Amino acid sequence: MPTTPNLTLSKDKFDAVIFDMDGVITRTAHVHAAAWKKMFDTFLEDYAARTGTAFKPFDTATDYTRYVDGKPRLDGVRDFLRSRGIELPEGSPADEPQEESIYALGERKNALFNEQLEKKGAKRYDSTVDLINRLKKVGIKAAIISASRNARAVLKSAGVTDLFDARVDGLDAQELGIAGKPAPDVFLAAAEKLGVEPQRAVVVEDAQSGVEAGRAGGFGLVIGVDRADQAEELARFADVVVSDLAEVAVDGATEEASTTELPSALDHFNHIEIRLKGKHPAVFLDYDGTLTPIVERPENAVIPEEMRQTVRDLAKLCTVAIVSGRDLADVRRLAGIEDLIYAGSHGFDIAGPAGKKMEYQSGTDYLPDLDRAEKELSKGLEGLAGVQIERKKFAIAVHFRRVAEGDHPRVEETVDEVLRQNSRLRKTGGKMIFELRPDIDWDKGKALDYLLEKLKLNRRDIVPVYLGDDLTDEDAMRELKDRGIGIIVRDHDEERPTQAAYALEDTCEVRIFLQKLADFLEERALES
Ligand SMILES: O=P(O)(O)OC[C@H]1O[C@H](O[C@H]2O[C@H](CO)[C@@H](O)[C@H](O)[C@H]2O)[C@H](O)[C@@H](O)[C@@H]1O
Repeated sequence: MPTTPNLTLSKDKFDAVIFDMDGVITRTAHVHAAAWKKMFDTFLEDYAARTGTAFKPFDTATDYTRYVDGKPRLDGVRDFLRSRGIELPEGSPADEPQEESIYALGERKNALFNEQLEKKGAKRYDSTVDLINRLKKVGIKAAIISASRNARAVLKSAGVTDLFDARVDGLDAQELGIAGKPAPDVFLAAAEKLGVEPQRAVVVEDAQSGVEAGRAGGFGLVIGVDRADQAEELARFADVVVSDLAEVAVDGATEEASTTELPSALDHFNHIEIRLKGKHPAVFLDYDGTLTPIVERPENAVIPEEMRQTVRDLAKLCTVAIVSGRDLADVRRLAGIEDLIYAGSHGFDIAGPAGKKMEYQSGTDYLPDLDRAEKELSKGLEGLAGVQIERKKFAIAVHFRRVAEGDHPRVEETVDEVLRQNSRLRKTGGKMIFELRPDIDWDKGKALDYLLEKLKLNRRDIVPVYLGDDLTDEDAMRELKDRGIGIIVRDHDEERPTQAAYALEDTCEVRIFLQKLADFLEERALES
């Protein structure tokens, strides 16, 4: 199940989520399209025979999206007929379906919709159903609203009738005598049915009039779901815009996306721009596998010049830090960018740019343990072809990328034995490495938190953005799940769970992303 948790709902903040139906829970576009086609084709064939003109059927690809999709029923009838140069009288709701008026054709279409719904069935968005199930797990209620008078049949057809704690549909609205969207009435009626205060409820909508209604109702959070390339428009009223509800996390419900399922940070850059509206990013970059491709030998992982320049450009526009598993001095030298903040040894060793005082070392007491373990590892692995021991100030990496596969167990057994002798250390993993580091509650996530605090970036107008590729980067992704944006650089050899919200394919895409971010910030600065 994919989740891209850059947005977390928690029971502390919310009691309920109110979902719009069509486009959020169900996909009925194909049913509507089939009904429109059948109705118009019957009418057009008849019209062509009567007027001696050629019969040109309704096209569900072009005519549907151009003239009828998303419009009120009668507007759809009018606009399509106008496109064919056909004029019909308006008629009235009392017209019989066999009459030839706008109202009568609309009624025919509605009858066919219900017929098609029976035959084809409504489909549901599984990621929305999954979100509702996760909400239920932590005691957050779910309600459904719809302007449609057919809502009950649609929900039944999609098999989601029993999913909700309350429903307010077109028939209920008529009975209650309440206004449609963009008035907030249907959402407020749903909140009342649930017994929750609007400020403690979330509205989820895919239509502009819907997010506007959510905002007008004073709801605690309005989420826009962008199904039709209208993120900008939704963002006028929505607090956040997502491309799918898989991007919404629920605090306390176990959820982790798989690295292969995440949306692309490049394809969804407009969503990232929206997150940054009126805010500033603080960018945290992992080194190996993120700024440089993974190579056979660690000493050869030099940052490409183009990447270096891009990072430099970005650092002129916002805070940028490199947070690496490497030794602080090593990563500083390899990256070769002077004015950055660096965190080495997985965040155990932090330093600001030269001249700016900022130093933090959280593992100094453990240096004797690390020194001893380093010696024991060297002895235990002596003579093993391809093995490489990399001592960092606050960690030791044992690389086995160049060790014959049959000898991999020997490497791990040796590391485990050294660990047994040095109980103040702990073992972690990474890409073809085992590492020993101080057994204290400190990692890239804690370092990130420390940096945000120290740099006074723990503010509502700052969005931390973290880019990384490896297991140790997950600590940082987890740390900023609620308050920032995690982006994983995919490893094409390994699919694994991740706390990130977006993905990039490789270091080339990382560079493009960072450049795009720099361009966006520069343009925004010029505009203001
Ligand atoms: O946090 P990072 O900056 O990504 O550092 C993680 C480890 O990166 C290095 O090892 C990895 O990259 C090497 C060069 O591409 C590769 O040969 C190795 O297999 C990878 O695990 C670095 O040498 C380690 O110290 C870091 O912990």
